[in-house]
Amino acid sequence: MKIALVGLGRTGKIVAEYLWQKKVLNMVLCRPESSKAHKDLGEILNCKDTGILVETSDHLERKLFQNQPDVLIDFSSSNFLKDNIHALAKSGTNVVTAVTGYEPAEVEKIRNFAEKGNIGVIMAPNITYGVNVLMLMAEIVAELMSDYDFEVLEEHHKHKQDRPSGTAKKIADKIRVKLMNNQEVPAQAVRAGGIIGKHKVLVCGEFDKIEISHESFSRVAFAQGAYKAAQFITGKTGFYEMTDIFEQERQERQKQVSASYDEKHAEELDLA
Ligand SMILES: NC(=O)C1=CN([C@@H]2O[C@H](COP(=O)(O)OP(=O)(O)OC[C@H]3O[C@@H](n4cnc5c(N)ncnc54)[C@H](OP(=O)(O)O)[C@@H]3O)[C@@H](O)[C@H]2O)C=CC1
Ligand SMILES: O=C(O)C1=N[C@H](C(=O)O)C[C@H](O)C1
Repeated sequence: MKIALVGLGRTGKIVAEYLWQKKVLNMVLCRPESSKAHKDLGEILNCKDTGILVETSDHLERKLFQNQPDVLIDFSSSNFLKDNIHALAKSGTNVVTAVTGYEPAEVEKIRNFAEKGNIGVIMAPNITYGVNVLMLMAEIVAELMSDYDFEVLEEHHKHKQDRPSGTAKKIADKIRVKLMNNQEVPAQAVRAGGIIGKHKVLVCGEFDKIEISHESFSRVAFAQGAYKAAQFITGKTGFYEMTDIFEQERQERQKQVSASYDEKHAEELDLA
């Protein structure tokens, strides 16, 4: 698999290093006016030369045709996909966007374009596997304890632009849908120091409470999630979210279980 990456900020740099080590990174993009343009990626990551020159995101269609990545991972800003989704579709490059802060209308445009079969997009404001498991747990609790008070609390570093986080908004929405009264779930944000990413769902009754929490203590967690998402979206068209990966993995697990059952059964027949 060949992967392109856009965005070389706090998270993008860690993702670039991770993909480079996996030997799947073949293209890195920055804004046309960026000081990172035309430098070797190694210079940006403070390591030896990689042979990958950071390219600017203008004339993207031509550059994608030259490099032929299967998937582009986006850790830049919401402007990038808005401006470039047609170039990506024309060159047959699918997208993993981890970016947060899209307007609901922008999300709908991207969803419609992908659902028409133009491109495969996985939109993941919540790219870690663990935080997606937290979401499933929160949905179960919301179904069972609709009369409790639900709050989503998140903490991130002081440079993070959006609040509450894309993940917190998504968790709150998933809980709301499962609640009997469909009530909005409040989401509160803390921005302080270098916190990488914490999310907690507080479920509080008069006499007891449940807390479900997840913490990313290294941005490598985002890199691992993005790589998993890139593997999932390769060769697909349509619009997906991270939880769609669970269904695919469940089917694979089931296949493995029945294959090992068949193998064991055949051995038993041989012995008989
Ligand atoms: N889904 C998830 O789990 C996660 C999501 N994120 C999201 O990823 C995004 C980036 O986060 P973070 O790394 O902290 O942010 P930073 O501000 O540190 O980095 C953003 C990078 O993207 C570049 N960039 C911005 N716009 C464009 C564009 N149009 N074309 C090309 N490059 C562009 C910036 O370039 P320049 O420096 O030149 O401005 C910068 O290098 C945010 O939306 C954040 O919420 C982050 C972590 C996890
Ligand atoms: O900007 C970040 O850093 C993060 N953003 C994501 C979000 O907004 O949901 C989540 C992640 O914990 C880090």
